[in-house]
Amino acid sequence: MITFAGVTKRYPDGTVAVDRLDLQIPTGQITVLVGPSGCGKTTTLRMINRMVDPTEGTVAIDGRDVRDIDPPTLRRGIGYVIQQAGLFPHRTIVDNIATVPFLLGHDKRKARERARELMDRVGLDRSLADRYPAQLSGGQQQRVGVARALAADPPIMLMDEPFSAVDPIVRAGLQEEFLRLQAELEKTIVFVTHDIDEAVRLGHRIAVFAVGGTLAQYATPDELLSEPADDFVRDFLGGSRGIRRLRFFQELDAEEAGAGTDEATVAADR
Ligand SMILES: Nc1ncnc2c1ncn2[C@@H]1O[C@H](COP(=O)(O)OP(=O)(O)OP(=O)(O)O)[C@@H](O)[C@H]1O
Repeated sequence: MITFAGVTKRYPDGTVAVDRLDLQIPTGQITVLVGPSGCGKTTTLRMINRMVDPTEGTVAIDGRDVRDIDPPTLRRGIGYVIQQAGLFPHRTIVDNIATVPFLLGHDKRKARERARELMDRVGLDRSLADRYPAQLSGGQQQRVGVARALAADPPIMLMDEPFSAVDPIVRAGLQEEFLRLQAELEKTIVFVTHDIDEAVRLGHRIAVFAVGGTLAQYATPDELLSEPADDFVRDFLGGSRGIRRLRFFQELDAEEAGAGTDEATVAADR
């Protein structure tokens, strides 16, 4: 469990990015932070791995204040994936994925073998292993970013708009594989997006932030869609809330019916 207790972040110029945040992020699930631009999502995420320290309040992982853990040790247990993948341009794909094991002084041959296994996991063909990032598509680069974050097998993954730089079709594919992978790995994932559809699709729980860094609502997708806490959340969910809700329940029904089989898909379409 990651716990924010009374957390405020005020930047030196006086901007209050996060305002008195109380939030409990459960272990082994996907928690999505969503909200309009500038509402403090990235700042909140970065307070978990101490890229940003709070001005007030406490961030704790399993009851331990992150300020009591030195940043390199803390970050070894926390994978971090960002929008543009952030790959090293002059390293091959396999070496990009093996970056952290190399840094930790692991055997190079073994680290590369594990990197190749991770390529399988995230749906990257092994024939791409010796290419350089610029020789990959945007969607493939994002997969490399996810594989690299997984390489140290961290229990926690922070993901900041990891799929937003790719087109909608590639994005849907990445989301699907991400859900499949997470069902297998059960990491504690904190995922930032400004896209409410992505939040509803991926989140076990969703934290909706409002401008000014306040938490407007923290709920399951079902609760959020059926009972928005206030007008801000209702507006943010948009006029198509009814349609989203319907689609959400259709997806749930399909899962329960054993989605993936042709029969279930046909049934869900009816
Ligand atoms: N280093 C900084 N110094 C001053 N203000 C900052 C700094 N970093 C962020 N901010 C401000 O803090 C507020 C929250 O920023 P943050 O990046 O956390 O928001 P966000 O919700 O992730 O936004 P976006 O969706 O646009 O990425 C914004 O008003 C931003 O301008």
